Amino acid sequence: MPSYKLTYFNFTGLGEPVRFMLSYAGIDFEDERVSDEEWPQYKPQTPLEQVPILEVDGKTLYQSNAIVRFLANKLKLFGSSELEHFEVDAHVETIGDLRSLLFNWTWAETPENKIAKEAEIRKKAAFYLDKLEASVKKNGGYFVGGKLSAADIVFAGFNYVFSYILGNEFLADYPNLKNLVEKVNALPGIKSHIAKRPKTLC
Ligand SMILES: N[C@@H](CCC(=O)N[C@@H](CS)C(=O)NCC(=O)O)C(=O)O
Repeated sequence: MPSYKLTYFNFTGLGEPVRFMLSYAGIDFEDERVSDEEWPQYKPQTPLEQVPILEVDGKTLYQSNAIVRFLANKLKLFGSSELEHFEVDAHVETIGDLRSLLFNWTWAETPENKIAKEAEIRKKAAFYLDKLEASVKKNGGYFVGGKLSAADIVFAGFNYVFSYILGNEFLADYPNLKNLVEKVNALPGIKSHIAKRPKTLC
């Protein structure tokens, strides 16, 4: 059995989709959470001076979406055909675009710009959420092919931090996405991860 160690900060963020995928599969992993004080020493030791990184038997994987794809391949979470594989990938990228939009707004803007840009950001976020909602509606309760894929797990993995940014009710107008998150969060491995993960703000 390979050993897995995920390193990220002590919040859900970009680490959580990876934590969700490992938990879904029942893979035991060390959940290393680097503090702000430890980070300057840790940073130069990582391939791109960023986290998350996933060490698998000592080999360091980096770039969160590439890690998600690595696990999706291993766990057969890429649909049932080449075209479904593409669809899963495209959805992971779309969720990633939404994630970049929201993270950049929340953590890379000055407080004044944050306020000034709020309406524009919410409109852009709604564009992505509308598209994602339509996919789940069309595809039998999942993003692709009427069955669980990496895209579903990634979206559910971001739900906590998206709720922090957009507000707890951000899925109120998206019943299919809400239902999808509830379904993924109720999968046994993910449910127990959520129950035991450290309580963090985002
Ligand atoms: N494209 C990278 C982005 C990683 C990233 O932005 N990580 C942030 C945390 S969310 C980080 O390590 N920040 C600390 C730093 O850059 O010093 C990925 O998806 O893994």
